[in-house]
Amino acid sequence: MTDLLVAEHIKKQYGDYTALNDLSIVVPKGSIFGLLGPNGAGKTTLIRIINQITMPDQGKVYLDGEPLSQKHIINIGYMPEERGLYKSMKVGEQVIYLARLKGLSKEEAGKRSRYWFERLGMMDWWNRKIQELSKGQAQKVQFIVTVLHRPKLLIFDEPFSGFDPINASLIKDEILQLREDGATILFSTHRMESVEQMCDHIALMHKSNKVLDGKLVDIKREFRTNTYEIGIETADDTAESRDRLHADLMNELSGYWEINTARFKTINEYDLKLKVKISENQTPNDLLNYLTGKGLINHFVEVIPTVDDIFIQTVNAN
Ligand SMILES: Nc1ncnc2c1ncn2[C@@H]1O[C@H](COP(=O)(O)OP(=O)(O)OP(=O)(O)O)[C@@H](O)[C@H]1O
Repeated sequence: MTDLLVAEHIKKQYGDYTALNDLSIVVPKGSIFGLLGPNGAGKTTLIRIINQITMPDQGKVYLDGEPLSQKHIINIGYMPEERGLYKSMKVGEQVIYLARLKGLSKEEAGKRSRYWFERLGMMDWWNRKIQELSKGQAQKVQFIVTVLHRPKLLIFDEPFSGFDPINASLIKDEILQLREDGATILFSTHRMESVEQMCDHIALMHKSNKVLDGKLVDIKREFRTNTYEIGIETADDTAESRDRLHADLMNELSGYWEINTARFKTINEYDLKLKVKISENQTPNDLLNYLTGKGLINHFVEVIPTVDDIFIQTVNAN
């Protein structure tokens, strides 16, 4: 069995409103799967169904090949968007208490809690109450509660919201490490840079439907446009020679390759900056060969679509 979580044809109505419409996802073992979509797309609804907080009206969920049931709750660590900790209970006591509910012995729960508190620099908070912590601090406690019993599936709803950049990066690294250690991770987020850095697979939801799904590298390849960003220095670094070269290139290349004068940054003030979309039967080497005779090339990079671009393009098209 290579897939840990399979959700098939999930449908969920709230009254007349269809929150999920025949939605299916497959999360491979040991992967990080990003659930993306505009506000109200249905991400949290799906996550709640996987956590058996809400029941689907139609469809099935399987964990490790078995139909999802109450016995699997112990195998899933869930960090909800609205964090649920007891406000007046002491932090350390609470983490141990919640770990014991997940089946750990008192000794093991204490050992693992101290390990995580030390690892995340939180030992000073052990005897404080949740209500005395900031939002981000409480969120770190919630993170520990989610991972402590080492469930095979970890689900984070917006794990980075509320964290400063240092803590967001710390949690990102911890999630990557959890994958290294064998966990499978499903998370929803609006932070596209974290998707770029972390996800093996993504599903993009929009208006209760899945509109895009697959391995991130395959999706990026599918959205590539054969466009290259180019910077050329002219021999005598002046505005005149740059303009002359620009006119030359426009004359020689337009109608042949698609050219834009671009706005990215390069090193020199007088660099000529271009974005060139190469026609289908040609290669970047053809373009490079042509440009070599024109000036000193100091920048030549393929324009790879970002997850942000892919998100906006796909949502606007649906
Ligand atoms: N308990 C409920 N009763 C009625 N409608 C609901 C309920 N829960 C969610 N919805 C509706 O279902 C839709 C999907 O909500 P959901 O919370 O799954 O979106 P989301 O993709 O997680 O959005 P966000 O990015 O804003 O968190 C929304 O239109 C919401 O109003």
